[in-house]
Amino acid sequence: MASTSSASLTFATTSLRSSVRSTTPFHCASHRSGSSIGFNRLGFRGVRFHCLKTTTSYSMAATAEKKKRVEVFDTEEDLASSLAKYTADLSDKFGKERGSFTVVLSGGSLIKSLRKLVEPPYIDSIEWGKWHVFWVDERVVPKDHVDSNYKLAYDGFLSKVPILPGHVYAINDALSAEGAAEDYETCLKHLVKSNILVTSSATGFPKFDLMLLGMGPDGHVASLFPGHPLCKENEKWVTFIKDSPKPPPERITFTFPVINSAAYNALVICGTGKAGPVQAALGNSQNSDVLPVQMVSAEGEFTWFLDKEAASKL
Ligand SMILES: O=C(O)[C@H](O)[C@@H](O)[C@H](O)[C@H](O)COP(=O)(O)O
Repeated sequence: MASTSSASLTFATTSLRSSVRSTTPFHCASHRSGSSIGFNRLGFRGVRFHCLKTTTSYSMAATAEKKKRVEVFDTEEDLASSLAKYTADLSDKFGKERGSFTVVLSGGSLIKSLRKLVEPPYIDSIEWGKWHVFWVDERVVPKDHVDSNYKLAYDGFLSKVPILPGHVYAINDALSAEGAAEDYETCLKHLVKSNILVTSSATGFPKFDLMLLGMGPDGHVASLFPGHPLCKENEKWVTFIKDSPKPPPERITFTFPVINSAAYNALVICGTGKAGPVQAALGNSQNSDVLPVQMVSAEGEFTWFLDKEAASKL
């Protein structure tokens, strides 16, 4: 996807040498039963780069991985502008190609970084009716709980755009963590049958159009934490954790095969506190432990949106 900035200049890469409206959610359980619940590392070889006014873009040369880009922004504000355009462009592409756009959200600071989607021009230009919204992970708490990723997204984003209530796939918060994970996976399977979701011909796992991921300071993504056995899950689509090191402890999460089957994956990372794992994934780190963030890929295109603090160790 093209960068938004126009002024370009050469960038010295010595530090990068290393490697380079009523949005009530559709309740998954009610979907099946019909009952209405009412809620309703790159081994960079041959890195190509250019520095734009506010963005530094690195396009990876062809490797085993498909298209990977790393974009570094001077400010989070610039990042948010570019992320909005990126998302709107993909919404347009998939809306035209398939008549729908399946988007997966994370919790955390990502939602704030999506704020420009609810402003002109995107608020008016995006075909919100074609959006289907999912969560890559969710805390097993009531939907109105302060820790709920649904509530975070609803308050900061979904309540401000005309996404159809039936197209917002929240977890069933009446279930246990295990039950909610099973229920969410069943919901996804129904959506595959009804052709709203497609599956990857390469992996057989669901292939979401766009997955918007955050990353924790320990290098976790979704609710897949460093050293946790769930990182190796390769059969389930959705699983659960009861001992999350980041509170709250009980969560459900997409597994890596699902995350990595997405057509487009975007990792949105800001702040100095995250520079270490970013360096481990993109830079010249000696650490041999593989962090979850290093396990992310995409079937189509994988873009890193970094502010300059997050990229400060590259
Ligand atoms: O529910 C969650 O906890 C998230 O989905 C989690 O994976 C989050 O995206 C990262 O921890 C980054 O969060 P921050 O951007 O707030 O650091």
